[in-house]
Amino acid sequence: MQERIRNFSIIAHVDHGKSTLADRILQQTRAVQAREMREQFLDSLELERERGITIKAAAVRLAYTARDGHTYTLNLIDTPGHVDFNYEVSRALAAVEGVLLVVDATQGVEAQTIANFFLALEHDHVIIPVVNKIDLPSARPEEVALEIEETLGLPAEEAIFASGKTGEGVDEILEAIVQRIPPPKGDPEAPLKALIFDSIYDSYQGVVPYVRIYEGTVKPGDPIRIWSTGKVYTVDKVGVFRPGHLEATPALTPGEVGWVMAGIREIHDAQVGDTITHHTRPTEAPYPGFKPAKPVVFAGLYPVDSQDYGRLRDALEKLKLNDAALWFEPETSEALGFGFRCGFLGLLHAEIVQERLEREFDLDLIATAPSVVYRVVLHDGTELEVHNPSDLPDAGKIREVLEPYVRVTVYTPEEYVGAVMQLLQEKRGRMAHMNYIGKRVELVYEVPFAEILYDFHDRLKSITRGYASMDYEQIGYRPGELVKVNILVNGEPVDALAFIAHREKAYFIARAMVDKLAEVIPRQQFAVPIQAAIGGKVIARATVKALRKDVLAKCYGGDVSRKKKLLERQKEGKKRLKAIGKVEVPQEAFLAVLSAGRGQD
Ligand SMILES: Nc1nc2c(ncn2[C@@H]2O[C@H](COP(=O)(O)OP(=O)(O)OP(=O)(O)O)[C@@H](O)[C@H]2O)c(=O)[nH]1
Repeated sequence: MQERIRNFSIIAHVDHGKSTLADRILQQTRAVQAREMREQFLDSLELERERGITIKAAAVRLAYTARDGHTYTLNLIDTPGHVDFNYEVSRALAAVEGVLLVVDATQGVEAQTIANFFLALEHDHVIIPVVNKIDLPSARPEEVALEIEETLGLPAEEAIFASGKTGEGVDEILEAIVQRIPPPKGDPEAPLKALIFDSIYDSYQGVVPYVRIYEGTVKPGDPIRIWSTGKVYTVDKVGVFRPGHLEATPALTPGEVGWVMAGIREIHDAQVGDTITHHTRPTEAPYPGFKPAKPVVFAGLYPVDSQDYGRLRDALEKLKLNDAALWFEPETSEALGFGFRCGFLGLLHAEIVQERLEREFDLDLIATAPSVVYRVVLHDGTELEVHNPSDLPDAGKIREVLEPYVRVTVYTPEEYVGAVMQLLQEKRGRMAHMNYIGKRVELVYEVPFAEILYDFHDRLKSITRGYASMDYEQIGYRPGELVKVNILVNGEPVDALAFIAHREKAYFIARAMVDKLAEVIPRQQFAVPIQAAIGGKVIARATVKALRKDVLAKCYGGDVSRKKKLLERQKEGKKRLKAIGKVEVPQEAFLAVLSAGRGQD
């Protein structure tokens, strides 16, 4: 019964205790459930075994008997925590009518508390403030409740004090969910309108979209259509979420949160934010605001062993089934051979993908420095998008280069404001505004995205001893004084090392890179100049001195076996070298330079 359904999410800043509290809520409601669902429990275990589905806790359905004596169905929908996935947070929030806003009683309001609060507000959700971790000796719940009132305008008396650790306050939270969050609306007879808020991939069933039903009813046998792709499928099974497993049900009706199995093979046909409707009787308009996720950070991924190219391609294809935002296309580098240009939602996403490729597919990879997407306007009026620094046309042809900007919000204790402002300025940021909220300060800056890509978060944490937090959103493109820097080894440009930087910073980055390269490139038979150049102009240089003499220098002719060993080792080293012109550069050089060189400024 719709009246007795409550759909909610938990939102919080990282580490404020979202998962712990969710676990506690599951625990507290399990008693009622175990009795009630015995039979289906067995069914669905079978279903799980049959299908081999890995169930991630994206959503779970709970039964809660409230103080009014009625039993309510509570659907808890999980939201991803990191800004890279903000888009998905927003879609997940579209599936609920209310949220618990969890704030750590020792930390207070932080940047992502605010960012998530605004996402919930956009959906007109009921927001229940929860001050968490009150068991800690340093907890200051009253103060934090007032801070929430001051910053977000949620009355302090509405805040619930709780501890995910001890379970204190959890009953009160469950009551508040039932009393304050409205039941969902929607007509079961209307044309189907179901929002996809998440999905999983299973090798038997394909893509299983997780949906929230707004209008209409969906059941096995129904022909359904995915709004944005127009593809049509027949529903095999539908059901709901139970802690730890999927449970088949006869149908899903308005307000319900569940899953649909329809043999969808491509993740692109079930993207978060898209709408599912009936093929024969479609809804008039989809759930608004669907835009496919768009990568904003690009990097080259190359196998260390060129034999692995095919395996890398297969691995990327498999991952993409699971990750609609991942983009890739083949790319060739003179220095690194055959690989792929890959697009990501952010640095964290890039790291996750690389790690999954290495771990789950047992690949050794070299990643080139991540780069944002630049827009280039040529003198003849042509506009280009540049995903790879080495593709930037000659300076002579370029009228203007534009780079993406983000609005960065930093939330910091007062005493670090000076240091944070200095960091933001160094990152070419311009202040948009600044707010004092109690002893905390909110700083909003507009900063080139490329500047916060590398070490910004680490440096922010270190200058504020971990107390500041940040969030950012894309705000479009602006022209910048940007130049391409080529790195030349023995006079030959190495495409995989080229980078784009602000004119004023180009020298410092180039200097660091050239020095680093001189350190890691082994000595050759001849001296090797390493240069950084903008166009024809060399801006930094270093030299790798000539070898031979040096390697054997310490052996004064006497010890033949030692000499042999040294020469042997030298030969061994060569196996993993890439020849660049006449110079052999070890793979490690690319790794070392690309990971370390760009961070410095
Ligand atoms: N003392 C105390 N510690 C808590 C409480 N809730 C969570 N913690 C601890 O705080 C840390 C973060 O808790 P999580 O539940 O993982 O926080 P989260 O918000 O889900 O974090 P992410 O999943 O990283 O976003 C963990 O070390 C928990 O053990 C609480 O009520 N009291």
